[in-house]
Amino acid sequence: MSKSTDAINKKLVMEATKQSFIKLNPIIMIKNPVMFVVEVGTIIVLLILCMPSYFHTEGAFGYNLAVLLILLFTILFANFAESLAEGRGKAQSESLKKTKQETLAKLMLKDGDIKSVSSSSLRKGDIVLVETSDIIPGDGEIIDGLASIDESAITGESAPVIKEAGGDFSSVTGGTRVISDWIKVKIQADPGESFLDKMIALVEGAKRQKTPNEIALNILLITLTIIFLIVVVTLYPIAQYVGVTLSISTLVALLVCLIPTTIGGLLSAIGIAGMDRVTRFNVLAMSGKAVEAAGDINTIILDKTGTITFGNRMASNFIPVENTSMEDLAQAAVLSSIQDDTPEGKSVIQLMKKLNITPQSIPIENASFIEFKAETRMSGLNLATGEKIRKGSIDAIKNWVLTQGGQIPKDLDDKSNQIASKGGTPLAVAKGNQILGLIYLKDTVKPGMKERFAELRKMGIKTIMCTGDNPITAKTIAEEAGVDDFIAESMPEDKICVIKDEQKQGKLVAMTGDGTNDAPALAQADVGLAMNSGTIAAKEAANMVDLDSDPTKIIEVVSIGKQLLMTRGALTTFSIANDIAKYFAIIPAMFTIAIPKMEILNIMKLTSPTSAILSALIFNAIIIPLLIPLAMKGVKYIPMKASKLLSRNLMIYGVGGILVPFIGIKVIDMIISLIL
Ligand SMILES: Nc1ncnc2c1ncn2[C@@H]1O[C@H](COP(=O)(O)OP(=O)(O)OP(=O)(O)O)[C@@H](O)[C@H]1O
Ligand SMILES: [K+]
Ligand SMILES: [Mg+2]
Repeated sequence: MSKSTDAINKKLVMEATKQSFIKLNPIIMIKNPVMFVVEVGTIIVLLILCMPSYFHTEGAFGYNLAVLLILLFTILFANFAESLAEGRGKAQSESLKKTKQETLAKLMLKDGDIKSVSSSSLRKGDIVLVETSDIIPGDGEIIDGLASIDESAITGESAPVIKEAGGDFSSVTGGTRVISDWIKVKIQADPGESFLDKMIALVEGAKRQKTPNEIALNILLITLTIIFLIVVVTLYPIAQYVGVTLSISTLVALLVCLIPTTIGGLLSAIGIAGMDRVTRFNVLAMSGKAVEAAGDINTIILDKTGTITFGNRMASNFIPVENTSMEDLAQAAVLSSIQDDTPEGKSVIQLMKKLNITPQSIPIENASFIEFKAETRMSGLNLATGEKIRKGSIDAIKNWVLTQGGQIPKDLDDKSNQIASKGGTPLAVAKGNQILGLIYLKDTVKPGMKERFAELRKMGIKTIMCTGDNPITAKTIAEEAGVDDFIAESMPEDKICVIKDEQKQGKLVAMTGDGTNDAPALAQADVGLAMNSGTIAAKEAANMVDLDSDPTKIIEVVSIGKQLLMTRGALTTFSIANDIAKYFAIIPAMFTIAIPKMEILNIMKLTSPTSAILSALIFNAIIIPLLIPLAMKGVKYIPMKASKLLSRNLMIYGVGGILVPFIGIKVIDMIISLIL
């Protein structure tokens, strides 16, 4: 560990220590009912200590003082765990705040002039010019231009990314820097609502709400606390009946030992640390609920382009059909792409330049342009002469031509299937009722997909690829990437239907996507993971954003979610199993003097009743700081089926939870008897 991290850690620990005392405030304490009960017990013991004559405890000053101190430390340890977890988040937000500096923005006025304004005065809808070495003043969408952008301030990734207007790669984040060329950006967030603002609020845990799982567990813990409270209170008259007068301090000690203080003290630290782990993986989770849901995911839906593949579908060839000439096809393809802002459209123009084709001079002033839509799967234009040109998916263009009374060229299917079976996307080009040929859009599967999807399978999670592309391309890519299932030619609403169907079967569904057409599905899914490279709409609909735009990051998120749930489960099991040892330590100590028959329960053979009770109480306190590292780091998750995992953890934390305190209490008892 370097000196600077040492210094940071020292600062963290000091701050957390301070916070541990501040959190003693009962108003803060009551949010954690288990520890609140400990605090009330502590106050009672304090009263007894201060007024010994009133409670007739003159002879037990030392014992009561010991109980008081151990109880106080129990609460402080729990507070420390929570403060430490919160502190780590705050340290992270400090570095983010440095990114969020005030910058000058070049605001573009209506008359075309440029005015220099402060980035904090920008509003939704403003248009700014960002040039080489400028910092992008706010979140937005590129409406013109192309630039390479250094996003390392946000993603930590040093390689610059190319962003351009149109398509799924047009969103930019405030605080990142343009390193070459220029762009015009339409601002999409008002001050205080930017990505960075959300990220800061998030890691600070300012808006942390208890998750459904946490609430359920809290109810269990409160119920257990109430049950033990009743047990301990009714023990007093029962003991009196058999001739034993139990001191109030001893009853408080017994109560604190029996209620689930271990998990009660560590619960919120576990939750905060879980969110923290997700952020460390460069994923922004908008809620703890999403992280938890990720731990229970059964099915993952992924879109193809830009998620499984790199998504820069580039036109790589024009392939004429039947008697059409290459020249005619290329001219029509180019015409249909002049105003097509999508990466696919732009790549057609680039291909034309590469092939040295000079575009025909056709007057397009009065033409109307047909923008690409995921629903129609076509784009193109209607010329003033009445001529219509379209390019689009094979299916869509076939229908379009048929409705105009056209024929389907005989070699179309063969040629398009050839492209599709290589994993490419064939686009058909048509003029009027005649199909002229194909554009071959090439795309590549991101590396390592097969291994990653195999890992998901081991976790018992099913992967389904949903794409707007044709069945043959879909099948090829699905096989290459190794997904379990695929759905081709799916419309945005089809993606929602797939998710809803799975959810109806009681499954939890995750969805990763990047496009505007993925947004509704991202919102419908229990876990929606948007790619940071994707559109603003996708990012807003999702409840997580992956800053590295790696769809398989969902694996890490799922692992962290599982880890979070497992850590909670393991420590709850451990905490409750502990009671058995504490019971055998304290109950014989309370009763054997009056009831010799109780001796059979005295299996731990502790030195004296006083030492037994103090040892149990000390063990109960120090187990909290001892488990802080586990709470923070999380129980290790090894991909395996849920049922196997459960029995494994029950073995470790259940049996361990019974055995560890027997040994711990015995050792503490031996140390105490040495001291006394
Ligand atoms: N610019 C374009 N002009 C005409 N047709 C296009 C254009 N871009 C894509 N298409 C066609 O529309 C289909 C659907 O494209 P879209 O990008 O909406 O797919 P998607 O639903 O996002 O699928 P994916 O899961 O692959 O991202 C493509 O398979 C292609 O055939
Ligand atoms: K306890
Ligand atoms: Mg897409």
